Amino acid sequence: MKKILLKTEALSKSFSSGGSLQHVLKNIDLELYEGDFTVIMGASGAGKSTLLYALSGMDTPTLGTITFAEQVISNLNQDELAVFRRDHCGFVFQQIYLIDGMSVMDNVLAAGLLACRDRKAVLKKATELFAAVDISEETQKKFPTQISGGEAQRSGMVRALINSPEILFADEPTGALNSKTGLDVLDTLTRFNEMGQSIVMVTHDMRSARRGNRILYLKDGVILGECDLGKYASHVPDDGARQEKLSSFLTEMGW
Ligand SMILES: Nc1ncnc2c1ncn2[C@@H]1O[C@H](COP(=O)(O)OP(=O)(O)OP(=O)(O)O)[C@@H](O)[C@H]1O
Repeated sequence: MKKILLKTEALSKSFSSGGSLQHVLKNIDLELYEGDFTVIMGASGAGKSTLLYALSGMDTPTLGTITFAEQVISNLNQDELAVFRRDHCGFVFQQIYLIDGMSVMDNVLAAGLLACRDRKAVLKKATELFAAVDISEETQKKFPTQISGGEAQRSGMVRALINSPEILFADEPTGALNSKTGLDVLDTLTRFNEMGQSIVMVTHDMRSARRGNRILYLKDGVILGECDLGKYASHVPDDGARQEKLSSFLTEMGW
């Protein structure tokens, strides 16, 4: 049986704008499992990023409970949430936000040293992760403005994983990349997932979504349906069946 990593009960999020309340997430009951590559899809404005932010402790719900590995996180204050995120979560966004004044390696070390004082151990982990995402030593010494978008995104992934997070949250990680570099990033995510990394990713992109094993479809703030695609196997050529299953699920959802 799969282990539950994250659980929401009656999760709701509302925003007030112009004097009225907008109910963006409505009573969501959801369980996310260890080792899964969960994908959240849905039309623009459905609440995907809002859900991702709530699940990852970047924002707090209006109502409801979020439990991460037995710890209720929905009632933590901002300082406690910052510690929770640092210790348990990694983030990859469309925009990469590496610090320009530091080398790529120093960006990663700085994130690692926030959580661990053992510089040698952080350096060893960073070196392993850079090798796994195919970023050379030469590139590690460069500054963020001197590397390509794909290299920056893969370096961002190293930074996201330096503290061995239980969950990697990704919000449109290939959104700003061209087709080839986007594919490299998806291959990297797939490889990490094959090594056991739990991933939750928001995307509009079918090619990205196909990498997930569990696809959730959000509509108007509720989970309308889900599809079990099975694990993507990087060593098996895609025969189109996966694509067909995802397409017919999305059609059924009204995408
Ligand atoms: N901080 C905020 N304040 C007010 N309204 C917000 C806030 N964040 C999100 N919203 C609103 O919540 C709704 C859902 O936004 P969200 O970004 O979660 O959607 P999404 O499904 O990720 O959309 P997209 O695919 O376009 O990124 C939108 O109508 C948005 O305007």
